[in-house]
Formats: sequence, C-alpha cells, structure tokens
Amino acid sequence: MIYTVTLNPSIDFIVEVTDLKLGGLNRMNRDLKLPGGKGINVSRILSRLGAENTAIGFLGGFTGRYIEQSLQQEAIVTDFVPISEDTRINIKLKSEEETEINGLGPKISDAEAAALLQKLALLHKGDIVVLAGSVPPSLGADYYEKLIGACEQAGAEFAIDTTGEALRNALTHRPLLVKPNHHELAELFGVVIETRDQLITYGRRLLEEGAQHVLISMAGEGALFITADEVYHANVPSGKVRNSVGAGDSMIAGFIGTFVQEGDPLEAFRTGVAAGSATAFSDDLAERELIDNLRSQVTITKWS
Ligand SMILES: Nc1ncnc2c1ncn2[C@@H]1O[C@H](COP(=O)(O)OP(=O)(O)OP(=O)(O)O)[C@@H](O)[C@H]1O
Ligand SMILES: O=P(O)(O)OC[C@@]1(O)O[C@H](CO)[C@@H](O)[C@@H]1O
Repeated sequence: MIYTVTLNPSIDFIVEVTDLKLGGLNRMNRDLKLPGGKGINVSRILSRLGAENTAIGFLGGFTGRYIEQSLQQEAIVTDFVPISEDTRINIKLKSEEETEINGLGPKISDAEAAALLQKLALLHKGDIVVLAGSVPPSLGADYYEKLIGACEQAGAEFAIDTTGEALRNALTHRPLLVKPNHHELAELFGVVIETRDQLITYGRRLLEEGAQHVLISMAGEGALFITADEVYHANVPSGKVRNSVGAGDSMIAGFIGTFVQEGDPLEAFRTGVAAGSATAFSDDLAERELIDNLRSQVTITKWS
C-alpha cells in the first residue's frame, strides 16, 4: 500500500484577478477551492492512475472537514489525525504572474504529533510512504527524521519531497525517490548550476549520498532521471500552461504509481513527466485521460 503524508495540508484558494492593483480593491474574475498540500496532491493523482493509496497527516477545523469531504468525494481513502486548530488556507493568485501566499500552518500538539508516529509504526514491509511538503513550525525541524525512523522500524520504504537540511538528512536513509527541481538541487549543495555536467554531477551526489532514484525536474525544460550508470532526459509535451501548482507533486505520483504497478523505472519516469505536464496544462490537478494522452509525447533520450 502507498501512504502519502501531508503534515501541513491546505485549502488552495485559487483566485484570478486581471490587472492586479496592490493597495487597491480588486475583484476576482473567478475563484476555486481545492484540497491541497503536497502529499494530498500526490494521493489525488495516484488515485486517478488507479494506484491504491491512503492519505494521512493532520487535519483540523472547518477547513480540515472541507478537505476530508473533497477527498472522500474522489473516493480517496483517508486516515488523518484530527487536530484542534484549523488547517491553513493557501492563496494562489493568478494575475499577469502567479503569486502564492502559503500559511504557516496550525499548531500541532505533542499528543497529535505522537498519534501520527503511531500510525506509521503500524506499517509493513512493502509499504511505501510519500513524505511531502512543509512542516508546521510547532512540529520542529526534526519531525521528518522521526517519521523516517518510524518507516524504517516498520520496514516500509519512503520517498521524500522536501528541501535543504531535511532532504540532506533523509538521503542517508536510502529514500526510494527524491525529486528536487534544479533550483532546489543547487541550493542543497550551495552552488550555482549552469551546465549540463554540473546538473549531472550534483544529481549523482544525491545517489552517492543514498537516494535510490533521482529525478530532477526543470519545469518547461523537462526533467532528468539519474541512475548510477546513465542519465536520461525527457522533453515536455506541448500544451498551454494554465497552472504550475502541483506539477511537481503530479510528477512524483506518476513515477511512484507506475513504478509500483509496472516496476520499470523508465516507464515510471515517462508517466511522471506526462503527469507533471498534464497538471501544468490543467486548472486543477490533471485528469487521467490527459496524462495518458501526453505519455506518448514524452521522448526520453540518454545523455550519457
Ligand atoms: N511550463 C511547463 N510546461 C510543460 N510541463 C511543465 C511545465 N512546468 C512543469 N511541467 C511539468 O511538471 C514537472 C515538474 O515541474 P517543476 O519542475 O516545476 O516541479 P516543481 O518545482 O516541484 O513544481 P511545483 O512546486 O510548482 O509543483 C516538469 O518536469 C514537467 O514535466
Ligand atoms: O507550504 P508547502 O507545504 O511547502 O506547499 C504547499 C503547497 O503550495 O504545495 C502544493 C503544490 O505543490 C499546494 O497544493 C500547496 O498549497
């Protein structure tokens, strides 16, 4: 079974405003509320791809209920720890540019934090846990390490989508997958990446430090899949970009879902790229039909 963990879910409040005036009254042309948070996005795409999964993490208040109901309407299995504070609302402002304003997240009590660790302690060998997104400040920077420890004790594998120190620390625990974008990769090693060779060098460092599979996403420039011996590049399919929120999460879901179903990392890479682009070309996360259509447009070439 695949589990996604979202420590800091959100209602994504997407608002469209033409000709935004800071400091003035603006009226929305259109708005949309979506269940959000990185792990939840992974769950929504996994379900659309027919990959059985359970979404876990923390949910509270009226916002938490809205998210839970939205996920149930999509027949996604959920097992969140209920918390006393409200889950956050993140604003995604679409004007001439896309601007995101993400909340810090609610306070999580010690008992609530312990309850999630207990859920992970009940997992089994063969389970895969996707850890994705920010950590509410009250949990402490080392909470991902605690979750990873619980996965290891239960014999479950984990994939992780986070940045900086938390990503670096996770590498030694042999994550099944990491997927920094090229900016996050440079930031992780405190370098500027300007050439193809530098991308490959630092991508390989992630493998050397413990990751089992490494994807480097590069938005409209496609993505890399790096193994110990080979580097593969995928182009992105053509289409009109409508929304970049959740493209990275969709890519992770496409990779993990296909890897679990088919066991072929290159096909998993292809579906990951198609799912990322399909979301970039959609208002909400991508539908299955578009992901399937785009798969045939993804060309994978060996770089070395
Ligand atoms: N402009 C785009 N055109 C086509 N495909 C895109 C575009 N942006 C993203 N994608 C697809 O989604 C994948 C992941 O995108 P990206 O590199 O932006 O990840 P990310 O930075 O983790 O995204 P986010 O945090 O916005 O979800 C890309 O590899 C690509 O397949
Ligand atoms: O604040 P975090 O946890 O880093 O990111 C949260 C978030 O921006 O990520 C998702 C897109 O990847 C959105 O659904 C959500 O609002």
